[in-house]
Amino acid sequence: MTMPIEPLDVKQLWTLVATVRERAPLVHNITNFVVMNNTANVLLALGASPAMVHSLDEVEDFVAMSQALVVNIGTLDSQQIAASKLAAMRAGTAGIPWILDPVGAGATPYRLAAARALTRLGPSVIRGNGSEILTLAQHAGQGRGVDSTQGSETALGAARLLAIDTGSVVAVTGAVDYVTDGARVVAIENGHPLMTRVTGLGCSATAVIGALLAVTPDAFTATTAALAVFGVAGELAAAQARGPGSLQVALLDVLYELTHSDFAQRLKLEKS
Ligand SMILES: Nc1ncnc2c1ncn2[C@@H]1O[C@H](COP(=O)(O)OP(=O)(O)O)[C@@H](O)[C@H]1O
Ligand SMILES: Cc1ncsc1CCOP(=O)(O)O
Ligand SMILES: [Mg+2]
Repeated sequence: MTMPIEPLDVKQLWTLVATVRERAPLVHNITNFVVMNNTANVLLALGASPAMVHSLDEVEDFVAMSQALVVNIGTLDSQQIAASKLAAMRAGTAGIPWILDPVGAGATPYRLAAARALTRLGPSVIRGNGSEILTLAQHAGQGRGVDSTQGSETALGAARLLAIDTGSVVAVTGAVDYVTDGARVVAIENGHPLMTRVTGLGCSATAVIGALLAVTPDAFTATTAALAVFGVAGELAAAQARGPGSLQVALLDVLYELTHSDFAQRLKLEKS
């Protein structure tokens, strides 16, 4: 049974966003060359402090002084995958939360293998679009006798299966954004179709989740708050945009100036 979110819950989510603005957490990003600038500016507009650091020679030292790590395989190569694994393992031993964005998982055997290897390093959260999450779910549990064909026909079913298999919170975005830990499910119906016409908004959603992970140990609530604020901001930005160009710019301004009342008025979230 789904229930609309209570005003108290909305306040809890907004309080986390306000905490990002207060603390300006350092968010270490190992991400793709296409979206590096976009996602850094999205994090700055939200109130976080981004750092795009991917050298094998410094990722372990850098992640150790960060409050969260974002790993995004959009433009992967062997160097970046090695650096991502090192940073993820160091984050794990240091108790630093990290999120994986498995961009294009399944497009090539190389990319799928990299994404799967990273899911096995214990991300707090995995965020992808429907096809990426469906692909990873189809390979979930292989070798452990888990029948991954059950329940992975839909994006939400796949997200649930992947969450159970990895122990991570899984977010699958699209017309409706779902967040699940394998048991609980939250659905967020904000955003705008125009967002798919700007490269890097999925990667930006992942980066925003990273910023929220930096301010609470509760990965499920952090992911919910992040996709809620990003979806509301995307919707408001699309309402004032002429097209993808002005949407991309408007999104930064909206993230920067969003208020609790804007957020509470616009948020369309159900939990079950
Ligand atoms: N049809 C849609 N309606 C509203 N929002 C959407 C739609 N498609 C994508 N979005 C939003 O755009 C952002 C990018 O999501 P998505 O396109 O799923 O990721 P990716 O860019 O990684 O493929 C997310 O915040 C998502 O909520
Ligand atoms: C176009 C492109 N190519 C490799 S990574 C990338 C950006 C993908 O960004 P998003 O997943 O947010 O759409
Ligand atoms: Mg993506």
